[in-house]
Amino acid sequence: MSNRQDEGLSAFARRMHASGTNLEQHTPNSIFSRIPGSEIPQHKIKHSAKVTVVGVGNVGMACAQTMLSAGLLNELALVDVLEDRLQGELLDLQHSAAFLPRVKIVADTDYGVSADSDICIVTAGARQREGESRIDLLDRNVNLFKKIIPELVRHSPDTILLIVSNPVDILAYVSWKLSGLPPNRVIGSGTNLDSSRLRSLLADKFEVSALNVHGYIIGEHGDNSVPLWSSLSVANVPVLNFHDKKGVQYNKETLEEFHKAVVKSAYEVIRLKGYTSWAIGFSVASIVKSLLRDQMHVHPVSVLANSFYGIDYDVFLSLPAQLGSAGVLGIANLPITEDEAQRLQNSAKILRGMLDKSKMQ
Ligand SMILES: NC(=O)C1=CN([C@@H]2O[C@H](COP(=O)(O)OP(=O)(O)OC[C@H]3O[C@@H](n4cnc5c(N)ncnc54)[C@H](O)[C@@H]3O)[C@@H](O)[C@H]2O)C=CC1
Ligand SMILES: CC(=O)C(=O)O
Repeated sequence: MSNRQDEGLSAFARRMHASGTNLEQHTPNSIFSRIPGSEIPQHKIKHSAKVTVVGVGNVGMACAQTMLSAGLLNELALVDVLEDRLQGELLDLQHSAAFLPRVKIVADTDYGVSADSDICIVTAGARQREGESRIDLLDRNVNLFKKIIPELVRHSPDTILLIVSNPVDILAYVSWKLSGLPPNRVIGSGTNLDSSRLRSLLADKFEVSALNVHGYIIGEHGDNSVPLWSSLSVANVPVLNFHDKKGVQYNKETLEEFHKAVVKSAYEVIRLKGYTSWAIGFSVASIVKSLLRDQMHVHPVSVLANSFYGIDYDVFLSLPAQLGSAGVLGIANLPITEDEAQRLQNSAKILRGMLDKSKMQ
């Protein structure tokens, strides 16, 4: 090994050590590590897929519409407690049949309709009113989940649960506990959306496609999320400490303004239109595509984080996770700075504190 490589590895080891990460599990030549307690992945591309969406409100229907437009499904089941709303949405979607590949769409208040789903997406429950935080929804939505999750798993024991309702990280943890499923099959949509918001802002700034902005926001979805400036790049050019032609330096302070804008953006959309829907619909469809098509694509999504990045207790938060037909295939061992590790620890502690308060041990 050359001195240069040696130096690189030592720097990596120092950073991982600083973040409290177990180096035996996270060696530099293993890019991904499995979540302890996960199933051994069986890879299969699902050409005949059934997905259930629970909650046919703004978010549920945006998810349904985006997945149908992307041609990802053979069968879509909708579940809600509001019978008329459910039937109205069912008919409205069925009327799009002439414009879509053939898809069976069914809807009922009874969970029997969800039987044998490959993925169950939960968007049911209260949403933020103007001025409310995501955490304010906790008690209302935990109570709904106590009914919803056991019903879904009873009818689809082999399913993957994809949680979207807020507070998403806490509800993903609650769903894992209520379902009894292995951790690879419970995912929260997490910061896949926050990361897209950041990438779209930087894409505008640098006049480039957001597809060429590479970077993650991890941790809690929303207020205490953690931007990873150290690995952010545009077309593989590192952004941290980049000087543009106008003399603007993208140091931590200037980049933090982008993160503040990301955190504010959901509140801003809610203030303007009452709820957010389109971006989360696309975010969910991108996750569903990676799962059903066994794409092994990496998404920052909410997963059981115990044993990663120095976190040594049960909590769900977003980490860069490789997704395939078995759900979460592995977590990327991304080198992060001490400052980023510290922020992630804070995010984890806040979420764990909420779980302790909500008595969901
Ligand atoms: N994770 C994320 O990035 C995002 C999460 N959200 C969250 O998604 C959730 C849904 O938001 P919206 O669709 O705007 O709300 P909404 O009020 O439009 O829809 C909620 C739906 O859930 C249904 N519902 C309520 N209790 C139910 C139960 N026990 N079983 C089945 N269905 C039930 C309601 O009848 C309603 O149709 C909220 O918690 C919101 O905060 C919203 C945007 C982004
Ligand atoms: C509501 C919400 O969680 C979001 O749009 O980020």
